[in-house]
Amino acid sequence: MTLPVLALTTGEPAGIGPDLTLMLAASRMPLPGRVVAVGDPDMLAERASQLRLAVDIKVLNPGQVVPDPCAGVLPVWPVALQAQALPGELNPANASYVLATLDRAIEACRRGEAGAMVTAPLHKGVIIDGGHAGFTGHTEYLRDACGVEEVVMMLATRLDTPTGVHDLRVALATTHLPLREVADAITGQGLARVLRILAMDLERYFGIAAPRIAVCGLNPHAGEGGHLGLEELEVIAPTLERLRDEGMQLDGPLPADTLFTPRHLEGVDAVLAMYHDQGLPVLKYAGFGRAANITLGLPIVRTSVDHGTALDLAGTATADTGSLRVALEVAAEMAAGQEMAR
Ligand SMILES: NC(=O)C1=CN([C@@H]2O[C@H](COP(=O)(O)OP(=O)(O)OC[C@H]3O[C@@H](n4cnc5c(N)ncnc54)[C@H](O)[C@@H]3O)[C@@H](O)[C@H]2O)C=CC1
Ligand SMILES: NCC(=O)COP(=O)(O)O
Repeated sequence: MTLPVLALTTGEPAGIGPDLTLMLAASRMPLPGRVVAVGDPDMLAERASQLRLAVDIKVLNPGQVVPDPCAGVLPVWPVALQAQALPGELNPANASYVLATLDRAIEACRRGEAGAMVTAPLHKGVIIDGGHAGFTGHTEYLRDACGVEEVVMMLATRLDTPTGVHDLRVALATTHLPLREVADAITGQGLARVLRILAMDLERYFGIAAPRIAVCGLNPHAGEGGHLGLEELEVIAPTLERLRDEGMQLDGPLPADTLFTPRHLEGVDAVLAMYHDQGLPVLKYAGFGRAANITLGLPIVRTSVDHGTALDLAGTATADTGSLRVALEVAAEMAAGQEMAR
């Protein structure tokens, strides 16, 4: 069996993305795919020397086969930096470079040159400062680049608990927007699209037929019967009712504060949180460094790390590679699921 090609975009060059990529390449622990980094080869060589890592940077020519993983060797699809990159020092001049690495990986996945793309973290603010107004993250960029109307951000981690191993998956009804705008962004149509994508891709990639999804309310105590907000009564509950009639297994809307307790999570395949900081702090508390961020609803496979650019750690070789490993493993699993479905 050949291992899938995993295109690993190295992310913000001032952050820990290049470091983590090099640390994995230097490691003797096996990788789940034929990893090819997408980034500037000279920057990667310079960072390897700053980190004192012996990594041979192998630039691949167009059409050249991505080799099987080999400790100490990093195959690279080259994309040239716009300006020198110093660890910890953001430079808006490199914003277009970061986006060009994404474009290269997206194209590779769409052409079948790669089975999946895995993204090291980028810095949203510096991309905007670099002239890309309206940029809010990989998730939305991939949605637009792939020409789909809706995608779903889901973070997943495997938890070792006294009652056994459990997968905690948290998907989001809204992603990167100011909290002030969240309530208006939750519409019946949008919610239905998100839930359909979530159910479809849990089956497509993870073999979970008819998943049970627990849906959070938006307001405290899921609106307290309308006394603490009306979104549950007017938007969320009627949408869930409609989808239940179609056969979906949906619990809720449930108060988010108690939904994330072991008893309520029993038998639940995924939780849908209404907004970023309702769901992600819980997941990160339980599994930071061991979780992957997965974009559902795309025609290609994309996973990412559970953390950001950690500018404070760039160039120090102290960043934890755990989440990048999980992101690569999940990407390989999803690429295999996609291949089987063909
Ligand atoms: N997938 C992506 O591209 C993501 C990008 N970001 C972006 O990253 C930038 C910085 O975001 P922050 O909120 O500061 O979060 P952050 O995750 O970069 O840092 C938060 C804290 O976690 C630590 N940390 C992060 N990754 C670590 C690792 N691998 N090992 C050890 N410690 C680690 C950092 O040192 C810091 O103390 C923002 O622009 C944000 O949008 C954030 C999350 C995901
Ligand atoms: N908190 C997750 C995050 O910000 C990552 O976003 P994206 O860049 O993967 O869209």
